[in-house]
Amino acid sequence: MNIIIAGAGAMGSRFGYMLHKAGNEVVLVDGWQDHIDSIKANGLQGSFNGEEIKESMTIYNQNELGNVDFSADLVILFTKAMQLDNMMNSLKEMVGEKTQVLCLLNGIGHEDVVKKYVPESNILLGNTMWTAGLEGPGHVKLFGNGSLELQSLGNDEKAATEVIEVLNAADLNAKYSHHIRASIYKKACVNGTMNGLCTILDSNMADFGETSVADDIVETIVNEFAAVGKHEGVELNVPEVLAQIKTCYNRETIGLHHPSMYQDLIVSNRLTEIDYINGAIARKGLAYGVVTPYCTFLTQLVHSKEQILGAK
Ligand SMILES: NC(=O)C1=CN([C@@H]2O[C@H](COP(=O)(O)OP(=O)(O)OC[C@H]3O[C@@H](n4cnc5c(N)ncnc54)[C@H](OP(=O)(O)O)[C@@H]3O)[C@@H](O)[C@H]2O)C=CC1
Ligand SMILES: CC(C)(CO)C(=O)C(=O)O
Repeated sequence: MNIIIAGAGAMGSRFGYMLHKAGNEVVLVDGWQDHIDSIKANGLQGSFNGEEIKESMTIYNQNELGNVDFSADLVILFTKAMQLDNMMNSLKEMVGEKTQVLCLLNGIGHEDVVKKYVPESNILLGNTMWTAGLEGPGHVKLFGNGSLELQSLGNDEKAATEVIEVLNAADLNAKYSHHIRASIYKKACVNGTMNGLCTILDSNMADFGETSVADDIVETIVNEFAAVGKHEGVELNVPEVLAQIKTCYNRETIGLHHPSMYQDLIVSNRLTEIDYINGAIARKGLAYGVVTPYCTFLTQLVHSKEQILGAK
């Protein structure tokens, strides 16, 4: 399959690398010139489950797509939330009538941005439990296992199944979901707890999970997501969500991972996606008359930390 990975940071590089190794034609697209130059010069470097990798891969700056002749069957979106609109705009010429566009960003409501550029029949909305880290331009650190779920917004299960088969041939553990918005909310609860808390507390997920107050804080935040979700027709099974969050504490799997928000703010001094996670719940809570003190406070703390660190 011809695949564009739009947003070739940590996660985009993981998906791009695995799909490329499985024999697909993969084109990476990004806006970070040092990263692009490094991959062009030396290939994608780093480690994959402990083994060193150095893989020659095609990558373009999103500003140079005008000269690129590539007919994509699938575009996988892996920008940060605040970069999505700009990336969709850059991709306009690359998305044809038959191109499926799979959105896997963390956070709530990205389909509203994608719909501005792509008809619903071509949109696959998903979410993933895979993880990835960037250690510098062109250098990734990939370890552990993950999975992903997706749903066709246009109910095109045939197109979705073809994409799932390609993802699974690359060991990406994909499956179809008939309730993707509930899954997205569920994943947003994982990010709405792990990401902001580990960022503010300067901790990995396992260390936070072993603190005496972890359960109390996590349950309070998840209850706020559940109360807001009800107003959007999303019924969250709170005990199930709490159990999923606890899987993040496992040191053998992803417990030692610092969530992507930590990587953004603490490692790279970049602005975070908090407004699309806890911030989205705080905003929606205000609109629906649901009180969300923990989400509001965590959003404020993360913004405060961004300002203290002068994040860009
Ligand atoms: N990392 C993870 O483990 C997981 C992440 N996700 C989600 O996937 C999406 C993509 O996340 P992720 O892959 O982590 O994003 P990254 O931060 O690794 O990359 C996203 C983009 O940010 C820019 N960028 C990243 N680092 C730098 C830097 N040091 N200097 C300048 N620019 C930089 C690049 O684009 P540009 O130059 O155009 O700004 C890049 O394409 C997000 O929605 C995230 O929440 C979901 C599951 C797990
Ligand atoms: C690893 C995980 C699940 C933590 O919330 C994640 O999605 C992230 O790092 O953004």
